[in-house]
Amino acid sequence: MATSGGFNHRNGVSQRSSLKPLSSSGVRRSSTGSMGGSTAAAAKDDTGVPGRVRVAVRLRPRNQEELIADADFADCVELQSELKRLKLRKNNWDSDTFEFDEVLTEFASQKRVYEVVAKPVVESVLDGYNGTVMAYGQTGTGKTYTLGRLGEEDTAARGIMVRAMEDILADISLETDSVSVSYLQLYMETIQDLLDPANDNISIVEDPKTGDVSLPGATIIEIRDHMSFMELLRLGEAHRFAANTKLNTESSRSHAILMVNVKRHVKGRDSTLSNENGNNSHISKNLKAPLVRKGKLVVVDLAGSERIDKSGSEGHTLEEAKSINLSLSALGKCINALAENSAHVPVRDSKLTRLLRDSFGGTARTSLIITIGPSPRHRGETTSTIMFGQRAMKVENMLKLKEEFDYKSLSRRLDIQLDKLIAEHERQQKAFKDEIERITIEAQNQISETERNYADALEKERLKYQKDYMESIKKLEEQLMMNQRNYGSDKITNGQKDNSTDVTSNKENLSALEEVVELKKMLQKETLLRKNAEEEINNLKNQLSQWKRSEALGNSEILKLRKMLEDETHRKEKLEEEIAMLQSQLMQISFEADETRKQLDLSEPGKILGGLDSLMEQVRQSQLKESGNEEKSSIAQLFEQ
Ligand SMILES: Nc1ncnc2c1ncn2[C@@H]1O[C@H](COP(=O)(O)OP(=O)(O)OP(=O)(O)O)[C@@H](O)[C@H]1O
Repeated sequence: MATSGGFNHRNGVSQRSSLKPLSSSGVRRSSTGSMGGSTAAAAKDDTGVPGRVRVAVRLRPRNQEELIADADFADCVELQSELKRLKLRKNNWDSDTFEFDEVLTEFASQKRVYEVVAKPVVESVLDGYNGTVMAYGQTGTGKTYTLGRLGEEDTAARGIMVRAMEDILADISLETDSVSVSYLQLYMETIQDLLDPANDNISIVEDPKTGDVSLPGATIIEIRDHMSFMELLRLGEAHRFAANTKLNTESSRSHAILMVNVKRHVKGRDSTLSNENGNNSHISKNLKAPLVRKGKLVVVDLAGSERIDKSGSEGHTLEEAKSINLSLSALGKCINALAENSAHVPVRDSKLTRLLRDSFGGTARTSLIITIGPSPRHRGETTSTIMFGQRAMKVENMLKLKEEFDYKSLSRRLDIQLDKLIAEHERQQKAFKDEIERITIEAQNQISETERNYADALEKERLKYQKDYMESIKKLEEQLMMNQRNYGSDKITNGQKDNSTDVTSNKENLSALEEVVELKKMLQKETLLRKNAEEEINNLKNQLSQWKRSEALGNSEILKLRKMLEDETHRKEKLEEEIAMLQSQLMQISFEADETRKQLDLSEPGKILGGLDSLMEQVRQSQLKESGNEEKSSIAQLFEQ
C-alpha cells in the first residue's frame, strides 16, 4: 500500500498500455484469457504505468457436508462467467449483481485459474516488475487449494505457486539469471520463517523513498530446478501452523507469504570497452555495469476472513481470531482508503498491510482472487468477501520497472580481472626469474666444467712430461756413469794392453759417442714436445679467459634484465593503484547515482538515468585512456623481453 506520496499516480484512468515489450528474450508471450489487463509490457519511463488491481472470483463446489445440509436450498450465488457477472441472491426473487474481471465457476480448472489470475503477473515479474497474487475468502472456500496445492499425485491439481515457478524456471537462463525464494507466515502479528521455524521474529524493512519492502532476516533459498522448489514448499507447508476451528478442521489460521525474487540480466545492455588489440583479458574490457531487472512475485494465502462470533473461537483461539481479524480489517481499511482516494491510508496499522504496501497502491501488478462457497448459510461471509473484491477493483497501482545497474557485479568482475592480471603478471615474473636462474646455472656449470677439464688436462700433461723428463735424465745419468766407468778402466788397463786393444777401445768410444748423439736427439725431441705442451696450455688458458669474459658479459646482461624487471614491478604497482582508484571512483559514482536516483526518483527520472550514464562514461573514458595506454606499453615491453 502506498503512503500518501505513493498516491500521486493512482488517480489516472486505467488505460491499455502504449507500452514497449520488455522481455529480454523478445516480445512478451501473449496472455490469452488474462483478466483484461495489459500484457506485462510497460513503459520504460520512471513514472510508471497505471495498473488497476485485477479481481477474480472463484466458487468452490459444494462439499460433502453442504451436499447434505443444503440439499433443499439453492446456492447463494449464481455465476454468469461469460458476462463476468455474479448474482448474489438476497431471497428467492431478488438478487444483487456484481461484475468482476473474471468469474470462475466451480468447474474452472486449476490451469485456467492460473492462466487468468496469475500468469500475467508472473510475466510482469519476468519482465522486471513486482507482482502480487493474493487469495481472500472465508475459511474453507479454497484459498490454499487455489494457491498452494502441490499436485503431486495429480499434476492437473497443481496450484498457482507451483505453476508460477514452472513458468519462471522455463523462462530464465540459469547462467545469467537467478531465482530465490523465501516462505513465511504471519501469525498473530509475528512473522515466522516457514523454512526455519526457529526464526520467528522477522522484522519488516521499508524503504521510505522507493516503497520497497524487504525481510532481511528471512531465509532465502536459491532455486535452480523445480524439484528443489517442491521440496521447499513441502517443508513450508509442514511448518505452517493450522489450528482447528469449529468451521473447518483444517483451517489455516496464519497468512502464508511466498516471496520469489527474480533477477535477470538484460542482454546487450552493457557495452564493452575493448582495447585496440582486442585483448579480451585486458582490464579495460568491461567497465560498464551490467543492467539487471529485479522482479518480485509475492503470493499471499490469507487466513480465513470469517467473523469471530461465527468461528466459535474461545480463549487462545479467540486472541488468534482477533489478530487475524485485525490484520484483515486493516487490509480492508487500506483498500477502502485507496478505493476512495483517501488522503490517508492506514498502512502501518498491521504487519500484513506493511508487507503488502507495494501490492495495493504501490508499484506492483496485483491480482486478487476471492474465493466463495455456495452455501446460503454463509451468505454473510460471502457478501463481505464480494464487497472486499469490489472495493479492491478500484485500487489503482502504478507499475514500475525495477531496473538498475549492477555495480556490485561490475566490481566483482573487475576484482576477478584484477586478480587474473596480477596472477598472470606474477606468473610471467616467476618464469622470467626462473629463466635467468637457469641461464646463470648453465653458464656456471659450463665454466666450472671447462675449468675442471683444463685442470685435468694440465695435470695429465704435467705428469706425462715430468715422467718422460725423469726417465730421460735417468737414462743420461746411467749412460754417463757407464761411460765414466769404461773410461776409468780403460786408463788402468791401458799400459798392460798392447796396441791391438787400442783399436777395440776406440770402437767402444765411437759407439758411446753415437749414443750421446742419440740421447741429444731424444732430448731435442723431448724439448719440442714440452714446447708443444706449453703451447697447448697457453691455448687452454686463452679459452679460459674467453669464458671468463663471456661470463662477465652474461652477468652484466642479467643485471640489466633485473633492473628492467624492477621497473616492470614498479609500473605494475602504479597500475594497481590506478585500478583501485578507478574502482573507488566507480563505487563513489554508484553511490552518488543511487543517491541522485533516490532524490530525484519522482521528478525527472529519464533525464537522471541518462545523465548518470554519460557521467559514468566520461569518467571511465578519461581514466581508461591514461591507464590503458601506459599499461599496454608496459605489457608489450614485458612480452618483448
Ligand atoms: N475449487 C475446488 N474444487 C474442489 N475442491 C475444493 C475447491 N476449493 C476448495 N476445495 C476443497 O475445500 C477444502 C477447503 O479448501 P482450502 O483448504 O483450500 O480452503 P481455505 O480457504 O484455504 O481454508 P483456510 O482459510 O482454512 O485455509 C479442501 O478440502 C479443498 O480440497
